[in-house]
Amino acid sequence: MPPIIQGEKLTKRFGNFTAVQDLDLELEPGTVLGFLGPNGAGKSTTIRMMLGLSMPSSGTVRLFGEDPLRNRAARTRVGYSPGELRLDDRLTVAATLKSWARLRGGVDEAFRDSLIDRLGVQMGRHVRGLSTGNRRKLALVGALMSRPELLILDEPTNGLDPLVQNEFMSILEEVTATGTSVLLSSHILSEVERIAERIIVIRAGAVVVDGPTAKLRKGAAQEFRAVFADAVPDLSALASLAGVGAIESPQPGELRIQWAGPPRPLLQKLAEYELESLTAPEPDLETAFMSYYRSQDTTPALVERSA
Ligand SMILES: Nc1ncnc2c1ncn2[C@@H]1O[C@H](COP(=O)(O)OP(=O)(O)OP(=O)(O)O)[C@@H](O)[C@H]1O
Repeated sequence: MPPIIQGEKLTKRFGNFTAVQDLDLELEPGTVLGFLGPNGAGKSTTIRMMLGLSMPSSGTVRLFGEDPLRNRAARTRVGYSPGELRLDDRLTVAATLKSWARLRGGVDEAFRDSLIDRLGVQMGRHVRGLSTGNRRKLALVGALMSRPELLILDEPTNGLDPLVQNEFMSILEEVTATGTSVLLSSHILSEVERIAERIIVIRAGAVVVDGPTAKLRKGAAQEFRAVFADAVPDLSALASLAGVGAIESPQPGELRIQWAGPPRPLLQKLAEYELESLTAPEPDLETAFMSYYRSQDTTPALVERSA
């Protein structure tokens, strides 16, 4: 099967400013792709090109194998929840859902009702008076209720309280278990990690990381916590090892060492000392991604396009 979304060398310029540059992105059928990046990285701009809502300055996009700018039918197979919601303030919640259902040519009513119930959407209210979170819930019901083959969700839990966030993520897990493909743009790494098989990080409009979540987790920096029975290793000797990042000593006799790569050289060094204990918590994706977010350079070494 061809990819559901395929962007090749996508570039978007606004005047002299390049928001997205030479971006390649693929979403395979039945998978969840996490799309991460700092504010202004170009996520929403990319998504809008994927949907045919914005014309690329150069490069190509295929949605279900079609050009989304020319073929509107491809777009009707997508449930989209935009980052910035534009709703008709004059309508009630119920009337809004009804108008969206008409546009889509029908919905799964039982499923819609269960979404309304689980997310706590109040049907009789006017859109005008809705809080940010309630507007978001309405948009999410709208995106999901027709059981589309593809969901494109731009920061879907933005503004939701933690209980509703969690309920929505459970719904998303159920939906993806039935084979729905998802492009999930979010700032919340834990939620992306929870459901995405693959993660792409962009910064300043270009891909800096692209790979399977499990592999990225494995490659993430790991923290080793060593407690020594007597002498603590010479810190400069430790710091000279190639994989060592930050070293902290939360209390005398204990070191916390950030390490990247296979741990053997570190273990060999530590084994020269009398260890009381050595533990290594599960590698933390959050720490790894913070470095991708923060780093100012765009060295190609960060690009990890791996299968
Ligand atoms: N219509 C536009 N005209 C001019 N500049 C734009 C336009 N749309 C987006 N940009 C700029 O392009 C860059 C990328 O914006 P975009 O909204 O795609 O980022 P994002 O990754 O979705 O950010 P966030 O996480 O803050 O939503 C930003 O610098 C933004 O100001």
